[in-house]
Amino acid sequence: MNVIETRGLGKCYGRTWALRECTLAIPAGHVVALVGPNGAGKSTLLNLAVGLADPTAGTVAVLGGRPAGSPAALDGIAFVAQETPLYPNMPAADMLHLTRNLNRRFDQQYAQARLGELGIPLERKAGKLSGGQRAQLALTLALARRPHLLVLDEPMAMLDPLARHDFMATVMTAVADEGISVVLSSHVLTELERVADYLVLVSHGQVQVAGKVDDLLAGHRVLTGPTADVDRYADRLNVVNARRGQAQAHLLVRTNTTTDAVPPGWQAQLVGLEELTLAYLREPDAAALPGPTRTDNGKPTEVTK
Ligand SMILES: Nc1ncnc2c1ncn2[C@@H]1O[C@H](COP(=O)(O)OP(=O)(O)OP(=O)(O)O)[C@@H](O)[C@H]1O
Repeated sequence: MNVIETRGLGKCYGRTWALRECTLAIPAGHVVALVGPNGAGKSTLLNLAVGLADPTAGTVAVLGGRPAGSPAALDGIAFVAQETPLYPNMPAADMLHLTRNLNRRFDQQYAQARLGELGIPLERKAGKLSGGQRAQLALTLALARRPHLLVLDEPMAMLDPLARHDFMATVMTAVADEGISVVLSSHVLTELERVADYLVLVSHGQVQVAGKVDDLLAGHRVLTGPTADVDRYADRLNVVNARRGQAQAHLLVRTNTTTDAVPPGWQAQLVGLEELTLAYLREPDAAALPGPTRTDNGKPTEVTK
């Protein structure tokens, strides 16, 4: 099952395409890192997926084909936005009560126990909680709805490192205990490297890279060798990004490790998610790679840019 599936999805604000021709299939059971520079279209994609915005072009479905924004889709999704939208004058206990009344499913016991563990006073107004506590309250309310898909749009932007760590620990516990899928947009790559096993990289309103982290890491290497040799080999190698020093150059290349030979005098090294992501962020025009895959009539199709 795909938790988010888009076909030719686009959103235009005035004359600006915030998202264009986005075809993507994110399978269930992953923690997905959604990354991209400011203004790339991440929030637009998430807002379309959770039904907060309507597409200008194309389609978006969630949780195995439920049209985004439909009651069936909303029932299975929980969304936490950056500005954790809580009523500032409402005590945490009333927020719990309200959320329970507004939703068909709400695990009151979980929510109360979780807020107790976190030491969040139920009588305190949401507006008087710290940024970290507010984020945890919003996350707890979201998880108490027992969603199949949790969508987080930069929820940790305002949090200190410890609060971020605690926030992600709550998310990862839900992943381990409930098997939920998570799509998380963030600019903090080190954080994503720790938790994400699927990457979607958006650039200039288009999907540049999408795939399982393991596949992406297996399909890339950093080659280090003499700068003087770069031009000789660059054409033969699928170079995503080149960093040239005076003597040595580092090339991040797409590679097929079983058939692609390392040039003589060069060394190949494994690449981490942060390094890979940075390389693509530096090269918004680098061609997309394996994926995004989507299923047409049950047949997997490779979609490249
Ligand atoms: N409601 C809106 N009205 C007009 N333009 C918008 C609106 N929402 C987004 N945009 C524009 O669409 C583009 C994509 O914005 P979006 O918020 O999706 O990017 P983002 O990747 O989430 O950025 P950031 O990392 O800064 O949050 C930007 O050029 C933005 O200015």
